Amino acid sequence: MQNAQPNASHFINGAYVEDTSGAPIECIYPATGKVIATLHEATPAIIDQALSAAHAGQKIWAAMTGTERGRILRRAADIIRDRNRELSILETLDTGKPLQETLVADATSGADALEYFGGLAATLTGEHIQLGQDWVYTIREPLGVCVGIGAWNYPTQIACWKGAPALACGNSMVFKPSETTPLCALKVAEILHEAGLPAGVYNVIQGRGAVGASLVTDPRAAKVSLTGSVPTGRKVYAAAAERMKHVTMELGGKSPLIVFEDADIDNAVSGAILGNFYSSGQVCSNGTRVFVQKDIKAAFLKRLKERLQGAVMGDPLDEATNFGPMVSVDQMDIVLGYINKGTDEGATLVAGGKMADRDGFFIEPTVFADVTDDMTIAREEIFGPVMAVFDFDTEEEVMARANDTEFGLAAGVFTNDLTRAHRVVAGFEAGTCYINTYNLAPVEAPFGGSKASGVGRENSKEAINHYTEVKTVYVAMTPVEAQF
Ligand SMILES: NC(=O)c1ccc[n+]([C@@H]2O[C@H](COP(=O)([O-])OP(=O)(O)OC[C@H]3O[C@@H](n4cnc5c(N)ncnc54)[C@H](O)[C@@H]3O)[C@@H](O)[C@H]2O)c1
Ligand SMILES: C[N+](C)(C)CC=O
Repeated sequence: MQNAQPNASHFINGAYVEDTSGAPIECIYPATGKVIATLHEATPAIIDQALSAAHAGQKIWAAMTGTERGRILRRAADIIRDRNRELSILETLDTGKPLQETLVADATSGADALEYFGGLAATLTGEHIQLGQDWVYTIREPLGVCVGIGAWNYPTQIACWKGAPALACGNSMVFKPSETTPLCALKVAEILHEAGLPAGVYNVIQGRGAVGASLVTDPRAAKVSLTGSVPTGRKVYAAAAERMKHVTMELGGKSPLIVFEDADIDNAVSGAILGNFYSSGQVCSNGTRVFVQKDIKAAFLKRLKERLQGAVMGDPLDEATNFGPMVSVDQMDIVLGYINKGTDEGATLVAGGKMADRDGFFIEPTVFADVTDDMTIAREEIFGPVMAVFDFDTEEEVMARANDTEFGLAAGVFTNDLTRAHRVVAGFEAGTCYINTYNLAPVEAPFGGSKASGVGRENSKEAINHYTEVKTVYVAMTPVEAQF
């Protein structure tokens, strides 16, 4: 059993900080159920220390030029890439995701964000607006101290996707990882400081929801960026709104993936597998409602069942494994509960449907067919390896059904009809859409949800708007003409 005990629970003001007076947080390796590290929740004193450090650090950081800031972020990206294997192993221990995945999807995605926003840092400018002889200029200012709160499924990526744009714009950050996967963000903080980040600019503290809530309500925090579930998002958004704080909300989904009869079936099956079983289904944007046009439903299901034989469940640290466990026993129980509901409510179990006969929190890749729109598995986010397959007749019908959800994170379509592809995408009520692929999230493209799935966007130049505020300066060239 690998021990993953970090140097300490928190990283504050440029150094690891331990304080064992907070409640313990046990880090459990999902593939075995064994404790691999024990950390401690931040006490009020630790929370205060982190916010004070961030408040002081931000002033120093914002006074540096964009070029200087960008250089440090890009250096951190290089260190992450150099240490990719070590960081990927840690991500695997923290989450249970197969090393085959984490080697290409986690630390590398974090490095992409640091490199991309490091590159943008020197380019951030205001505007000049000529008004006759007078003129206006705008200054793009940082917000101040930003709070980042993470979900458990992509701990390294989330720590970087929030930290990189925030820091590029001259903000500081206090990041609270999920209590379920607390390890990886500490490494991000350590590497940022190794790259030359001034003390206090990126801090990590541990804790459950109450620690997150204390950060959100603290007057020193100007913004909160949350990745989490819709219920948590509602609470955090309300607390931030009470104090008029900026927010980014990256929340859950129940995304549709539509396969038309003219699609390449093999490619569509690949999209459905990628969009349902990567990270064992623990991906926010998964296309968990797969609508297949009636004439090709049998062929689609046949091919899907054949392809499921390729799932290799096993030790996530073995690079041959491509399907890992649920992150925790709680998540496993939630997912098994949904599978039981699917069966009880009359869906047809096509594949999987039970725990694997091995240690850890493994559930077989599961497919339901004959799912109807009113079933629980059709309406609620499951966040596990459970695909629901529906059939449909017409485009008009499937569009209405695809959009009939409170969520709006992502949506996808597989078709070889170019006009239809763009028409369908135009009709989707979702923030991130895919044509003939699924679930790609490069840093250059905005990512985020509409409706209950979120507010704001991460990645791309869009993120800059969510980590800066514009100050308008009117410059008069002639005397003031007062009314009396
Ligand atoms: N849209 C995205 O980019 C994205 C990405 C990954 C995960 N997710 C979503 O995250 C969810 C799974 O993650 P989870 O179970 O960790 O979510 P969660 O909502 O239970 O917790 C998310 C984070 O919020 C914290 N938290 C809980 N209550 C809080 C409160 N009152 N105030 C402040 N912080 C609080 C938790 O400690 C945790 O760090 C799924 O719904 C998934 O779709 C969304
Ligand atoms: C943002 N993404 C899709 C990479 C991971 C979400 O859970």
